[in-house]
Parts: sequence; C-alpha cells; structure tokens
Amino acid sequence: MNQSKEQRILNFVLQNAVRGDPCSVVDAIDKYCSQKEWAMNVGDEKGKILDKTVEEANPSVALELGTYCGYSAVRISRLLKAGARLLTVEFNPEFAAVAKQMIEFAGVQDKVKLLEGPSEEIIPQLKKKYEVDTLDFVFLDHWKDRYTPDTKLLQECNLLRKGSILLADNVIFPGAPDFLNYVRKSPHFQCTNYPSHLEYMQVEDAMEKAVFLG
Ligand SMILES: Oc1cc(-c2ccc(F)cc2)cc2cncnc12
Ligand SMILES: [Mg+2]
Repeated sequence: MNQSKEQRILNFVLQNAVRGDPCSVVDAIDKYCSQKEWAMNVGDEKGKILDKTVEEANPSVALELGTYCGYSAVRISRLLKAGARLLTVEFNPEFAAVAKQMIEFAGVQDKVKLLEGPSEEIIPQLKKKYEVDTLDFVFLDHWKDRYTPDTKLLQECNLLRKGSILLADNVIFPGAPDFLNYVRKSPHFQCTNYPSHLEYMQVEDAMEKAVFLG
C-alpha cells in the first residue's frame, strides 16, 4: 500500500533526526518540507513566533487544536517547564498515528497527551476527563472554520482564565476572517497581530495572539 506524505515525513525524521532530541526532529521536518514535499506544519518562521508566545505564557497546561504530524507539539513541549503538559487534539486518525510516533521519537511523550477526535467533543471533556482546571495557552491550528466556535466553547466551558493566551495560525492564509472579527470586537480579548509567511512559501500569512481578559 502506498505511503502517505505524512508517513514519508516521519520516515525522514526517523532516519535523519536524533532520538530524544526535539530540536533535531523540528529541523528534520522543516528540511524535508522545504526541500522535498510541502506540508502544513507551522514551520520555522511562524514557529519562532510560537516559541516566543509559549515562553511568554510559560504554561503549566497548554492545549493545541490540530496536531497534524506533531511538529508544533514537539516545538511547544520542548519549551515546557518540568511538570507542565500539552494536550493536543487531532481529528484525522492517520495524522494522529504519525504524530504519536513523532512525539515518542522526539522523547516528549511524558509532556504531551494526544487526544484523537473532534475538538468540539473533546473541549467539553477537558475538565472532568482530562483533569484540566484552566488553560494557560491555546494554539489554534486546525480547520479555520472551527476557530470561532471552539474559542466560544472554551469560554463557555470556563477553560480560560484572566491572562490565558490564545495564538492562532493562518489568520491571513488560508485565512480566518470570522475569528479575527470575533476576538478583535470582543471586550474579553486583547489582540495582537504578527505578520509572517505561509510555511515554506513566500505567501503572506499572520498569527493572531488573543489574551483573555476575564
Ligand atoms: O498552516 C496551514 C496551511 C494550510 C494550507 C492549505 C493549502 C494551501 F494551499 C495553503 C495552506 C492549511 C492548514 C490547515 N490546518 C492547519 N494549518 C494549515
Ligand atoms: Mg497552520
């Protein structure tokens, strides 16, 4: 049976990165996806914005919506303090299977919990089933039409606290205009835009930071 692009990315990492070295995994994925096959990882340019925001948040509990191959789960978890954890949600079972192996190879499996299923089902389970009180950091990188409903769901489920930081990928390309409209008009969020480029391309993109004000 033919390999998927995501399996080819994983194989390249297994053969070119260093087991237990998250940075080498991130670099290997970027090398493959910039030189061989484009893929929708956040990439290194926007990844540096993600790094800065994670360092600012210094989260004890972080949530990622949209795991894909695990690139940003590895990128985020390498910055987490001892005892901190990342919950990452992936709807596509093939992507989740690749991400699980990527996370284990990088050696961050003790910091990362991969939850397979639709975000709208998993978010309401976070408090009781996954013992979350509130989220310190949320990275939105899944289907753009889910950004707004999932942000509203996070609020309705009381998963945000004063100072919780949301960071959304792709607000320019493919674009999340309704999300930008929602958070920028809401009195509950303080927003900052970070212009950048689509991963591995010279196409304009941006990330939006939205700090919850309570
Ligand atoms: O970063 C991303 C990029 C693209 C994408 C697709 C097609 C295209 F032509 C350009 C960009 C899609 C995404 C879906 N989910 C999360 N992140 C994504
Ligand atoms: Mg993205």
